[in-house]
Amino acid sequence: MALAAARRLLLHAGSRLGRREAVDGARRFANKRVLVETEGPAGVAVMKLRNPPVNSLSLECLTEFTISLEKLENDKSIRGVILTSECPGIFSAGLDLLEMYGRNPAHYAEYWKNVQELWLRLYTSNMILVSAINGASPAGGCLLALCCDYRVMADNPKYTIGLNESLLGIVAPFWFKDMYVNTIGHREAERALQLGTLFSPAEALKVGVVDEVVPEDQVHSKARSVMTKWLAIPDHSRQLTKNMMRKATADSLIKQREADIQNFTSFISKDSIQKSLHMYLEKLKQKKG
Ligand SMILES: CCCCCCCC/C=C\C/C=C/C(=O)SCCNC(=O)CCNC(=O)[C@H](O)C(C)(C)COP(=O)(O)OP(=O)(O)OC[C@H]1O[C@@H](n2cnc3c(N)ncnc32)[C@H](O)[C@@H]1OP(=O)(O)O
Repeated sequence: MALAAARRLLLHAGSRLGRREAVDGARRFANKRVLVETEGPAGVAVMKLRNPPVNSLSLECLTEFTISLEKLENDKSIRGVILTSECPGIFSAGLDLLEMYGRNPAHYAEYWKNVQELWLRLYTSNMILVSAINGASPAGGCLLALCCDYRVMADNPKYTIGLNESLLGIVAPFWFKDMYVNTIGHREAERALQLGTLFSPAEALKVGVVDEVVPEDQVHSKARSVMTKWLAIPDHSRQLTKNMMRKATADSLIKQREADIQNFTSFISKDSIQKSLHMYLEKLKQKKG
């Protein structure tokens, strides 16, 4: 409830928690975890996730992300968004495991509702979305990229991307799966989902998880040049086409949002699933020491 109130304040009272400033004709607004810079005449915004250390999608981060997108969507001068990260070497570590571990069912339900909301807003956005994937992008990180219309990834073998949920002992929700199938086809998705494959940039390109792989220092310039190409298409025809391609996938979640929240909550609350998450978190810790 508190988050919903914060969201309303941010959105309608004109960024009390956020900042808006003019820099050389460009505009920027920032929440704590999302920075948005817009370039006047081009109608393009660059949205940078900055939730260190790994841009995990905590409830706060999801909320700020959704609010920022909503603001851009409502700004008729903005036609395209480049989605990227300010955390070195990490695009996004995906959903925040600490939101799904050791909490109560009401928290899980609230968290999942916000995950759904961000996904629906991103996936059905009328704007052109290009991701500049400048780091690791597992699970929910990959999901963010898959929502985009075009994906450019940095050519660094340390960075991997994919829906790796099965490695955590959890299952990718059906709408993650649907988007994967839409992007890489049924057979590749079936294999990658079962194995929890994290693809190197070269593999991701081969299978179609990303559209282009470029040297790391060219990710942003390439994303911009891709955006320029997409901006040349009339908005109305591109938007109608995008809607035609994505509507069925989005509708299948919209029709069963509440049931999906219940499924998630009961699944994630299971002792066996909590145990798997505990083990995975321990593994992440041990990797350090
Ligand atoms: C029957 C059907 C019912 C349907 C039910 C559906 C259920 C499905 C539920 C959910 C879907 C889940 C989606 C997800 O996105 S789950 C998250 C998956 N993410 C990962 O697996 C990534 C894990 N992280 C990493 O691999 C690495 O951290 C890295 C490659 C991103 C970065 O590596 P590095 O730079 O070496 O950093 P560290 O590993 O040292 O991490 C730093 C710090 O951050 C913590 N951390 C990492 N990832 C996460 C995360 N996703 N959430 C929260 N915290 C994270 C890590 O533990 C370290 O913490 P510290 O030790 O306290 O410093």
